[in-house]
Amino acid sequence: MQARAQLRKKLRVARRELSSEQHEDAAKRIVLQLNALPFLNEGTTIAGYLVNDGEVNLKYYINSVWQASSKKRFTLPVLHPVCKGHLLFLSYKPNTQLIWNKYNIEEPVLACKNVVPVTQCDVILMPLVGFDNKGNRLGMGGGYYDRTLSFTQRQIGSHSPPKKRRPKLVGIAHDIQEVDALPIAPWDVPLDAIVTPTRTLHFTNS
Ligand SMILES: Nc1nc2c(c(=O)[nH]1)N(C=O)[C@@H](CNc1ccc(C(=O)N[C@@H](CCC(=O)O)C(=O)O)cc1)CN2
Ligand SMILES: Nc1ncnc2c1ncn2[C@@H]1O[C@H](COP(=O)(O)OP(=O)(O)OP(=O)(O)O)[C@@H](O)[C@H]1O
Repeated sequence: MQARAQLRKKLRVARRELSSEQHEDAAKRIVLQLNALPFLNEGTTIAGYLVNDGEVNLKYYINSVWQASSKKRFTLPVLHPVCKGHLLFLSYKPNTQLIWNKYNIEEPVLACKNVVPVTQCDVILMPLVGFDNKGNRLGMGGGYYDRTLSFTQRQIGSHSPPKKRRPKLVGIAHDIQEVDALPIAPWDVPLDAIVTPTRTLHFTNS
């Protein structure tokens, strides 16, 4: 666990230290990578994030989604006000009012009418702190995505209820965030793909 915390610290520093040109370049290149993903073009509800702590900025991608099709909607994570450690997803439009959460990340002002159930998200773009080439990921350490998406894991066994819709999970990271291997925790939700400004890795998690 200590090793995980140390690695998280190191990788967070590394992504913050990329130059503003590198950040800008990453934000532009990620659009090309994402537009080449078939399931992202098919999906109508896409969850993303607003940039924090040197993450790949999705600003150009979000703009392209807004401009491309009125059928597509974009959603953002909001810290759940009651269910601690979980996320809600709220719709994000150009006129959405934003506030800073306790981590200094912008999120939509909470209004029930704007909540989009996570099962309605076709694709979730998740910010990564670290990743390996097997699709294991390291996040900020809050366990928010793991808890919120744990329903995707409980579908084994003949007596389980009918499958809830499972969003495709796509990790987004800078190339420098790749490490040789990451330990898997039992609660880790497997990713379907990892996208960097230069590469897309696909994984099979059926
Ligand atoms: N852009 C973005 N939005 C996101 C996430 C993310 O990783 N990136 N999250 C992904 O889960 C959720 C927020 N999770 C977070 C978990 C920990 C910290 C963080 O900075 N922790 C500090 C301690 C801060 C404190 O407790 O006051 C730290 O580790 O230094 C930030 C966000 C929801 N929104
Ligand atoms: N499904 C879950 N149920 C209960 N606790 C969980 C669950 N998933 C994760 N946690 C808790 O969250 C803590 C942080 O998990 P971890 O270090 O894997 O975070 P992370 O994957 O880096 O963060 P995030 O999911 O926010 O990106 C763990 O110590 C674990 O106890």
